[in-house]
Amino acid sequence: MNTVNPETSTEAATPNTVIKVTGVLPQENYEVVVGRGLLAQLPALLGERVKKVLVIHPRALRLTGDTVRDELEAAGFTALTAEIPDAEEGKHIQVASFCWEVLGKNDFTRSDAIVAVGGGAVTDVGGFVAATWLRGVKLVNIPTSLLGMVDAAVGGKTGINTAEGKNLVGAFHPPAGVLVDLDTLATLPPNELISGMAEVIKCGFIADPVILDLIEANPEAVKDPASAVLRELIERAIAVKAAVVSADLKESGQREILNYGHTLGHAIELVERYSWRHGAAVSVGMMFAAELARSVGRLSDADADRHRTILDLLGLPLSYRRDRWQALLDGMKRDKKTRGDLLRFVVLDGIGRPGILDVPDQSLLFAAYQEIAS
Ligand SMILES: NC(=O)c1ccc[n+]([C@@H]2O[C@H](COP(=O)([O-])OP(=O)(O)OC[C@H]3O[C@@H](n4cnc5c(N)ncnc54)[C@H](O)[C@@H]3O)[C@@H](O)[C@H]2O)c1
Ligand SMILES: O=C(O)C(=O)C[C@@H](O)[C@H](O)[C@H](O)COP(=O)(O)O
Ligand SMILES: [Zn+2]
Repeated sequence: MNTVNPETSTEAATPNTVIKVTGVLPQENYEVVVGRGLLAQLPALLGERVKKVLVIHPRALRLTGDTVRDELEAAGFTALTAEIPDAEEGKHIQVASFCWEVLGKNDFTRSDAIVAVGGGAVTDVGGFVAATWLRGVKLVNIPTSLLGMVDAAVGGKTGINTAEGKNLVGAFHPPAGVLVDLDTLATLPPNELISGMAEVIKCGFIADPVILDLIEANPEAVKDPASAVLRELIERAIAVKAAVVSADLKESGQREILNYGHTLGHAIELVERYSWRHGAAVSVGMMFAAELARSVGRLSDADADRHRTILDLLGLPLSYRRDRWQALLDGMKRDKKTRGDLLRFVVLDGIGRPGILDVPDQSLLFAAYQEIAS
C-alpha cells in the first residue's frame, strides 16, 4: 500500500498496486490492479483461449464502452457491446435476458468472456450474466465508480433486483480480474463519489480504523479524484474487502460483516424505488446499526457518535422518514441475513470489531429507529 502525506500530493506517478484475492478453487484466485491507463492489461487478463468478448456498459458510459471494445478488436478479439439502462434500472431480469440473447445470437461459447464496464449496477448485472450464461463464463470487471472500485467489482457477488427487493436473485461468480483505472473517476459526478465513500467508511468501521482517521484529517482531499489520499482510501477499502472474501467467498459467516448498514439501507432503497444512491442508504443504515448497538450496550457512546461525525463530514444522510417504519420493517424481513422470523444485524462491539446481533424483539428496532428518524 502506498502510504502518502495526503494534503497536497497527487498520485499520478504512483506505480500500479496489486491486491490479491484468494479462494479455495484456482478460478477463485484473482488480482485487483489499481492504477492508471490499465486497459492495456485487458487482453492478457482475458487470455489466449478467449476469442469473443461482450462488453456490457450503461448508456451513460457509451464512449468508455466503445473504447474498451475498440482496444479489444485491435488486440485481435471479436468484441461486441451491449448497452444497458443506467444505474439500478440495469439490474433487471429483462436486461439480463437481453444480454443472453446477444450472447446466443453471436454463438458465445464457454471459452468466451464478458467484460463489465461501469458502476456497481453494471458489474452486478454483467457478473450475473457471466455467472448464468452456459452456467458460467469468464468475467473481467472494469469499475468506473468509486463504489464499484472499492466494493461491487470485487468479491464475486452478482445479482439483480426483483419487485420484492434488492439483489434477491444472483450468484457468486468471482471475476478473473479487476482493473481499477483511476482515470475513469475524472468524470464521476461528485454525489456518486460521496456515495462510494459510504462503503469506504463502512470498511473503516468494520476493519480498518486508519480509513476513518484519514477521512477526518482530510475531508476535502477525499473528494478530489486525483488526490493521493483518495487513492490510499481506495486501496485500503479494497484490501479489507479482499481479505474478507478470501476467507469466506460464499458468506457462510465472516463475509456478513461487509453488510454493515445494509439491512436498513437496502430497505430504504426499496421504499424509495431506487431513487436514493446505494451509499446514501447505507449511510443511514450504519447510523441505525450504531444506535442499535449502543442501545444494547455493545457500542460506546463515543464510537456511536463517531458515525454521525464522519458521515456528516462528507454530507452523507444521517436520518430517514419516521412515517416509513412499517415499510422498512417489511423490507428488512427479506434481507438475506434473516433466518425464519429472526432479523439479524451486523453491529460493532467497537471500531474494527464487528459482530452479529440477533433481534427477535421488534420493539428494540423501533426504539433504535426513533433515534435516527426525522
Ligand atoms: N456486488 C457487490 O458486492 C456490491 C457491493 C456494493 C454495491 N453493489 C451494488 O452496486 C450498485 C451501486 O453501484 P454504484 O454506486 O456504482 O451505482 P451505479 O452503477 O448506479 O453508478 C452510479 C452512476 O454513476 C454513473 N457512472 C459510473 N461511472 C461513471 C464515470 N466514471 N463517469 C460518469 N458517470 C459514471 C453510472 O452510469 C450511474 O449513473 C448497487 O446496485 C449496489 O447494490 C454491489
Ligand atoms: O460483498 C458483500 O458481501 C457485501 O455485502 C457488500 C455490500 O456493500 C453490497 O452492497 C452487496 O451487494 C450486498 O449484498 P446482499 O447480499 O446484502 O445483497
Ligand atoms: Zn453495499
